[in-house]
Amino acid sequence: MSCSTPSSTYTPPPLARPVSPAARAHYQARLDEKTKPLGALGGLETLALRLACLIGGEQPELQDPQVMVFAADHGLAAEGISAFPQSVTHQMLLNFLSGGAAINVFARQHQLALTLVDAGVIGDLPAHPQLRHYKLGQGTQSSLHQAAMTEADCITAIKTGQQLVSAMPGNLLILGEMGIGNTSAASLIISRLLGLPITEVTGRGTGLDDPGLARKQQVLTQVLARHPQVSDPLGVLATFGGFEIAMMTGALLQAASEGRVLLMDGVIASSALLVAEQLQPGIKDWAIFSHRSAEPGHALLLEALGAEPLLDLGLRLGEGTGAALAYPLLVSALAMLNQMASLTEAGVSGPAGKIECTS
Ligand SMILES: Cc1cc2ncn([C@H]3O[C@H](COP(=O)(O)O)[C@@H](O)[C@H]3O)c2cc1C
Ligand SMILES: O=C(O)c1cccnc1
Repeated sequence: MSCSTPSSTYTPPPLARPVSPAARAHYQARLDEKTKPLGALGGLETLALRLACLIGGEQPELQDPQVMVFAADHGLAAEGISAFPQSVTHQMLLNFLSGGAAINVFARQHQLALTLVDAGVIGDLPAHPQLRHYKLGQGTQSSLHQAAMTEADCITAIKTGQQLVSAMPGNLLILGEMGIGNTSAASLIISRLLGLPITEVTGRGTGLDDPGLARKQQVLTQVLARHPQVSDPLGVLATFGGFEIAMMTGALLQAASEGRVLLMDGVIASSALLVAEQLQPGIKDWAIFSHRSAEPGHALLLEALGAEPLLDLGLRLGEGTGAALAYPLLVSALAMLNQMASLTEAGVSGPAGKIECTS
């Protein structure tokens, strides 16, 4: 039997406050005065307004953006729920350290600092300036048989994620992950916390075929039946999660408490945000959703949070790649707010031919 204790055993840090309604109205007025028809930059204007309200100041800027990729192995991988073997987690960590993975490429392209965190990868990893070791074990237990981790380890992982972020500079955080089997962990968390059928939430992950998907759905159905009583966010995270998801939960909570913008990636990082939202309601207001993943659970999660993502490219990779791809849109949104001339400054007529007075 897995046991669940209430979430009161962990107290999340308080959320930072976004700017006042008056400051929001000021940014909106600035956007409306730019040399363009009202609202003509569409979603980019919404993005600029949201970013300005989170960052604040006369010239809201992104500073020292950080990508942190949390990696861990999953006991559930032994149950045949991924198209790839568990050893790929370790192999991909070596690839990250060599600079050859997709997130390395996009992080380099956009000058995003990249930190890798070994949260519980099976096997040793060499010392490397980009790598932090915070192994709480060689992967989790299989949640088909017992809780993935103890609640004590889960809380340690959350707090480790908090400490890691608090030592980082910058006002924007992108979280990525690597861990074979972690779309299963994310699907279980989303299904239980949102009360959605596991069959609707579960997808092909790294590319399961139809029989593989049917097996994954069958295994995950059995996992949920094995732990029928767990419903509080901490219990759900400990029972079904992974060390990387628990550390990401802490990282998000810390970042939002420090007033950093959370630029969210796909289904796995978002499952950590869902846990964080149930631990600290309102954290989602600090989140900007980069894209809608091909994993069906992500669309359902976004819908439940009332979130509209920036991109929909059918991405299904993780590592923080979707967020890194969306990052230039955030840069453009703030450049527009900070640098674009107003109608008055440029001497351009406003709507209905009204001449803007420059004197
Ligand atoms: C080569 C390779 C690189 C990856 N980078 C991220 N993932 C992604 O796929 C995994 C989750 O999918 P599943 O639950 O089906 O195992 C995670 O490691 C995720 O980050 C990768 C997967 C593979 C195979
Ligand atoms: O949405 C994601 O983050 C995702 C989807 C499939 C595999 N890995 C990650």
